[in-house]
Amino acid sequence: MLAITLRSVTDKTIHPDACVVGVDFGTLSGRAVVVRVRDGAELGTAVHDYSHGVVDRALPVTGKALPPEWALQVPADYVDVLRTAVPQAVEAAGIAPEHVIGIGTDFTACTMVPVTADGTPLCELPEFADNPHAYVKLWRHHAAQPQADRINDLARDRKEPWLPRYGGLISSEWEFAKGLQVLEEAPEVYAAMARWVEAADWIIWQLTGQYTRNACTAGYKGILQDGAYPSEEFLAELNPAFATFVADKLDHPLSALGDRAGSLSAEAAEWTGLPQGIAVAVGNVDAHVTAPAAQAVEPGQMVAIMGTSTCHVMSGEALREVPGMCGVVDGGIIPGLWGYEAGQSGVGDIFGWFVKNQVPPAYHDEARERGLTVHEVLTERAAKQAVGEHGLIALDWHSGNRSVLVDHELSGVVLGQTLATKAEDVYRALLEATAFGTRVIVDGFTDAGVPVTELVIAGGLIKNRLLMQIYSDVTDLPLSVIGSEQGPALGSAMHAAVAAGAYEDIRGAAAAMGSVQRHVFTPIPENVDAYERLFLEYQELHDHFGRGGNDVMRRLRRFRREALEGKN
Ligand SMILES: Nc1ncnc2c1ncn2[C@@H]1O[C@H](COP(=O)(O)OP(=O)(O)O)[C@@H](O)[C@H]1O
Ligand SMILES: O=C(CO)[C@@H](O)[C@@H](O)COP(=O)(O)O
Repeated sequence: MLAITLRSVTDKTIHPDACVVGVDFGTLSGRAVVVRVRDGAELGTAVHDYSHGVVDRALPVTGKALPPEWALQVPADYVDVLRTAVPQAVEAAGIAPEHVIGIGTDFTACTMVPVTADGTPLCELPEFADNPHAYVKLWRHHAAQPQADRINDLARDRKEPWLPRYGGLISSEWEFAKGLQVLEEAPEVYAAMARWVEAADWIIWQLTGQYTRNACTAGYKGILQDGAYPSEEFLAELNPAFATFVADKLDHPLSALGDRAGSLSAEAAEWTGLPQGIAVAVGNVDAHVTAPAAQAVEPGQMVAIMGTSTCHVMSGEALREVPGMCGVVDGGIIPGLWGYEAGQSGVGDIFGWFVKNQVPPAYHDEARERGLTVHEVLTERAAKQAVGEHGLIALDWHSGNRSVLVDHELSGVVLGQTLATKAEDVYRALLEATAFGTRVIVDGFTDAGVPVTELVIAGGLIKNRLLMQIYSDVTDLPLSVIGSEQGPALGSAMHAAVAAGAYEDIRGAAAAMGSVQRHVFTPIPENVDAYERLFLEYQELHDHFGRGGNDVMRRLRRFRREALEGKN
């Protein structure tokens, strides 16, 4: 049925072997996948680790130490993904490059690049190479929290109509807080920056040679609602020099998701080995592209993309104001529906931190001897426990909280430790804490009139079956699982197919190219009951530390900053 609707860009019936390339730019690496247009078969894939990774300690060129909460990236690393992972994926697929009819990408967000008028990142100019503000501010750069606090206080005072669209709080991860930080801490960089560009759009600029601004990031991270950004008066009250931020650095016509941003340039064709002139899809976000890849395009189907962080995305027919959500954007995921987003800033990152910093050598030795990862060793031991056996409860805020408290000065807690507490006990408590964090989000949506009827899991953490079972038990929902291990890259490839004209819209591409396995994990009734008790304790702690019962976490951050400043 779908083969009949497949069309090539030149309006000839498409070749049965036609392929598209999807590229997922993650936090640590970029992954390319070659996908057959007619059925979504993934024919080849390749990953390229960013050589600079996350720059959060010192600037690579100077070795200059970075303050706490900073997280930067080097944009040349993204281009390296195009040069290496894309041709390698095509080679692994064993296809002729001429069969590729389009390329689509997704990126972490809100990851921001300060650029000159022609798109050159400021950090690539010799005069700015030693200025941290000239680099890419990664989504999890949390040093703009003071600016975010001011934005929130002022927006609340002025009763700005856009604030409820973001659950009542704007995140320090987003375009305005980060932009204001640049202005206030590095006015010379702010003055030199012709545009403040989402990396999701910067990469499309590299592929096509022209700048486009995607509707998804503009709506969620750029505070664009009902066609308007925050007003000049609002911005001037924050800082008079910020009044024209929108007009000077941000504003640009919007491009809809799945549209064609342009054609692959000669230069990008040379990098990637793909044919010049093929369709390049409008930039998109890792979480949002994953929904159609998991065929979750209908209201009530929440997709949790679980990796270093978790994003929760879901479409809805009606506009509702959900307290603490990241945002709701018209057509933010699927055209014609309201796209809701929520998330947890740290998930796999918290487990990774624990493995790296808190696990005794014996566990590492065992992992090495048995050819397992330390995660697997800890999970195996933790899986033998009954719910509550470890006697612990934890808060999952090691990277702050972005729903429902939206505060990156919050931090982690593990309560109940004794001299008998083992590494696997804490590991399990951390897995559970992230599940409780998701439960708070799911309950928040349901209570606000946007019921979650199905939870679909995507992302790297699916591989941890204990974690999946805990999520099912804690939320008391069956878990469906995306069919692909490359959800975001597949979703990007699907948008490329739409941009190339192979499918009329993303729903058609989702039906033909996406896949999901329904109800792979179902709640175990006795665990559901046992977790209910623990969840009440989690909520107590959550509100105590997160809703003003005790501001000790914020004070500790301040003491830390002061101590570090005193040392320098
Ligand atoms: N078996 C495991 N169980 C739980 N977490 C794991 C396991 N293996 C790796 N991780 C964590 O998963 C994260 C990587 O997830 P992945 O989806 O691959 O990355 P990304 O979010 O960057 O796309 C890391 O933070 C790592 O600590
Ligand atoms: O915030 C968003 C999307 O809005 C994500 O890009 C961000 O959490 C990064 O996701 P990853 O955990 O790197 O997959």
